[in-house]
Amino acid sequence: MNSVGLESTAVCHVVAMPFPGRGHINPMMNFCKLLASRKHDILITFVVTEEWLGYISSEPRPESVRLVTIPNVIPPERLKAVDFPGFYEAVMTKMEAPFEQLLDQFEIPVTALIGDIEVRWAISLGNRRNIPVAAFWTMSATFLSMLYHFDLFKQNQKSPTNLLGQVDYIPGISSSHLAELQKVFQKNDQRVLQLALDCISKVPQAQYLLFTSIYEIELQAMDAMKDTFQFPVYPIGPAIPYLELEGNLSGTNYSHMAPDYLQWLDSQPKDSVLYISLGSFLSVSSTQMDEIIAGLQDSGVRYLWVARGEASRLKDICSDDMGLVLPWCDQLKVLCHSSIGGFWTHCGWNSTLEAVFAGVPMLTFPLFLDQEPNSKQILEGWRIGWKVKRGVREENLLTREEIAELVQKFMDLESIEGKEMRRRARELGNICQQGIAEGGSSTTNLDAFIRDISMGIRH
Ligand SMILES: O=c1ccn([C@@H]2O[C@H](COP(=O)(O)OP(=O)(O)O[C@H]3O[C@H](CO)[C@@H](O)[C@H](O)[C@H]3O)[C@@H](O)[C@H]2O)c(=O)[nH]1
Repeated sequence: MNSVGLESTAVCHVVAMPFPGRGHINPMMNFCKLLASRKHDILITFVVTEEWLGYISSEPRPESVRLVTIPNVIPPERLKAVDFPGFYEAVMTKMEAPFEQLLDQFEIPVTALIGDIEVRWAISLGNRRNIPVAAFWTMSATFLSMLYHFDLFKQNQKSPTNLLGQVDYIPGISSSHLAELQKVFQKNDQRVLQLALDCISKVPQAQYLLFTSIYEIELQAMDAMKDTFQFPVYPIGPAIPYLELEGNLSGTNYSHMAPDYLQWLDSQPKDSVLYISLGSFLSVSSTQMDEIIAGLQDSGVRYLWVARGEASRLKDICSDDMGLVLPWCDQLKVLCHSSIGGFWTHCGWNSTLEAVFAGVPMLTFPLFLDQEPNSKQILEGWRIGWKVKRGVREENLLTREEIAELVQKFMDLESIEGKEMRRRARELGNICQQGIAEGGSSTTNLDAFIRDISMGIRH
């Protein structure tokens, strides 16, 4: 059935409005695919800018998920890292009007709107038009809980954002999370943080809350969020493309030739390759990248590095057959490959969930916003990683010697510490598998969400 045919018969019409960024579009699309796999009479309208249509239109998706665009009213992706606060602000102010015009054109009434929490206007727009809104959070429940409680406290104290420096206790935030939050506020742009808090302050007006995470891996934060909100909270994760690993998304053809890098991985020993990816839009300096590649080569450790725009330059530098440098890869397939033994990551939440799912330990290298708390969760909460400590010289540059020593130790499969870390990582991976199995927490939550929106249950 094509999407036009579906439109005339579908009883449930969900409109998804992601924040325009890889780390947001991917989990929302993965969630939509999960919805489509559990409910066949559903139409999902996934709204992106024209620019993003160009990036994702060729990616496989079920027929019940249709892509619809609004004009490019925000700065292009290539300028995002140059002025992220400006980009963030444009999302908050420029996208609502064209999105609302689009809503007016849909023939089938909208059953529910799935709005990324960082699209500030989505919840109020749904309320204004009497459409139930499921607020969609693409980061950890822990980070939402930290920001939400801080925002609540700030509103009540009517104090400026730098309040954090003046208090040592905020109800609902543990002392270690308060210290984390302090770091987040010190290291990030205040305009962005203020807007993020503004977005979070709207959450109580939503009708549902969806987490891309799994209940069991963030028990305390999930329970805190369930106690906080008056409406249902559904952890449905990991919202990563695991359906595609099995190639079992009905109505879609996933038969691709295995790319060269997967074939290369096939020929490497088990657990021997370090996978490196430092984020989809913010990254490290070219000088740091040069040190990393030199350190990798000195270490003798096998590696697969996704370096985006820097890939061809780095490829020219590395002369051995111990590694590959690529602009992009199918990350989950790579992480789930048996020859991958570690992941050097910037700790974006999607990458973190993918590594957890794959049972792969992480070398953490946080750069931005939630990544520092995610790193802490990996190191201290789950104990499945080590931190890449910044160097003390030249703007925290990490030298090739430091890198070589670290990756050698991290990829040593025989050390007692390494064995324990790998065992815990595999255990966490098993917890994810249980969550997505029939009767598991995520599957049960997904079905409950579908039932609630289909029956128009509002809380
Ligand atoms: O070669 C690659 C590299 C990445 N990815 C995918 O790209 C996404 C990257 O997402 P994430 O790991 O979350 O990184 P960012 O894109 O940097 O994520 C932004 O959004 C996240 C979720 O809101 C936040 O946790 C991060 O801090 C923020 O930088 C994931 O789905 C990856 O699988 C690929 O498919 N291939």
